[in-house]
Order: sequence, then C-alpha cells, then structure tokens
Amino acid sequence: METMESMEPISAHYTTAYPEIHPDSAYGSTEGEENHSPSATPALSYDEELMHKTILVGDSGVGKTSLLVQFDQGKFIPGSFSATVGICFTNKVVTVDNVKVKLQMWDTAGQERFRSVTHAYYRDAHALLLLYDITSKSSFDNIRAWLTEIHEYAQRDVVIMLLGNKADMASERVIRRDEGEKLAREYSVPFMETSAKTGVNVDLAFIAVAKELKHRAVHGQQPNEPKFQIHEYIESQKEKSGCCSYF
Ligand SMILES: Nc1nc2c(ncn2[C@@H]2O[C@H](COP(=O)(O)OP(=O)(O)OP(=O)(O)O)[C@@H](O)[C@H]2O)c(=O)[nH]1
Repeated sequence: METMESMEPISAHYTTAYPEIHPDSAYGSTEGEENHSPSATPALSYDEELMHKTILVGDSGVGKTSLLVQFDQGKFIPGSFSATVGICFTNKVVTVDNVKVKLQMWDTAGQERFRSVTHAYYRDAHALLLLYDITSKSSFDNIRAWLTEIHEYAQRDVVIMLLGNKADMASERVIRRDEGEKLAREYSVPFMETSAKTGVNVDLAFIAVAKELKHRAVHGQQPNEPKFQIHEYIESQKEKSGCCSYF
C-alpha cells in the first residue's frame, strides 16, 4: 500500500522511551477517538501524554496494512495487493476505562528484504501484533521464526498478540483455529482470529492491547498490584460480541 514517499526514516521516529506524539499519519488520517468502555472508572495516575508504540509484523500479504486501515479508518480496500515498502505509522487515540490511550501503530513490510530495517524498530516497541493468514500455511509456519526474532530484538516485557487474519475466507482456510490457539498457548500470548475485510475482532485486538499498556503504565510491574488479565478480557469480549459463531 505504501510507497517510498510515505516511508518514515528511522532517524525521524526512533526513540528509546515513549516517543513524542507525531501528529501526522502516514495514511493521511487524523487522530481518531473512540470510546470503547463507557462504564469504566477513571484511572487516577495515567499520563495521557504517553505514546505507546505498537508494531504490526508478519509475512508479506497476511494483511497488516489492511488491519491497520480497518482499525484506523473502518474500511477495507479490496483489490490488488501492493506490498508495504519499509515502515510507516499512524496515530490513534482510544478511550479505555475513561482515559485516553495514545497508540502509535507502525506498519512494517513483511518482505524479507526489509527485515533489517524493521528489526531496528522492535527495540522500543511496547506492543507487537503478530499476524498470519489462515489461508497460508507458510505464514503460520513462519510465526515461530517471527517470535524468535521478536525475542532477539524486542524488549523482554513487550506485549505480544497473535492474530490469525483473513478469517472471512472460510472456504480457503488451511489453518484451523485450534492450531492458532495451541501455538499461542505454547508461547503464552493472547490469540484471536480477525478479518480486516469484515472488521471482526479488529477493534478488540487493538483495544485489548491499549488496555494492557494502560494498565502497565499505571501499575508498573509491582508484584502486589492486580494484573490486567488480557486473555480473560479477550475471551469475555469475544463471547459478548458473539464473534465466534462467525468462524
Ligand atoms: N479476504 C480478506 N483479504 C484480506 C484481509 N486482509 C488483507 N487482505 C488482502 O490480502 C492482501 C494483502 O494485504 P496487505 O494488508 O497489503 O498485507 P501486508 O501484510 O500489509 O503485506 P506487506 O505490506 O507485503 O507486508 C490484499 O489483497 C488485501 O486486500 C482479510 O481479512 N480478508
């Protein structure tokens, strides 16, 4: 989807801690606000200026750009596939538990030739959404290699979520949902199937990550603080939305 013109140079956006807010989106959209939790209570000590860097990774063609566009703009652009070149980002503000959480979402190129560029961005990532395509066995098989890379280059406490995308393509499915669940359990990461085309579970994936990041920012790694149970949250939301009858 992106061309060299929209690629962000590393030097412009590479920071070691929570970076400054970049007002421009590589997709040309402005920051959106969505309230996903009307009944929640305000968190007292959350700094709404924090920017959480979230990176989408996975093989070329699994739907990273499409997922991001669906979350950011609520639309799916069908048609010819144009591989991302390099890396670019878009900012979005989501309201969770009555606080505004700023996500800076980075779309990376899945193609091998860009791998050394994208590695450099892992280091200060707060969250990584790792995608495979349920119609592509190779993209699923490569998840282990992606996780090895992530463990090599990313921070130890990075939030990782595994997503099986293109869940709308039931007739072409080659990876069963339980295979995705099993792999996720093996690596102790949350998992869900998504569709960038229909939007199924797309908001949920990003909101769950935003909640986890917000919780960590408020409570830190204090052993006595209650942990946000991202797995339980996802399961409860899936049930509420009735999403899973879809699969
Ligand atoms: N049916 C269906 N098609 C999808 C879905 N997500 C992406 N696609 C299609 O899959 C192709 C690849 O999608 P992209 O979003 O460009 O994939 P990518 O992972 O960003 O690819 P790279 O930029 O090369 O890393 C496009 O033709 C999309 O329209 C989905 O959920 N369902």
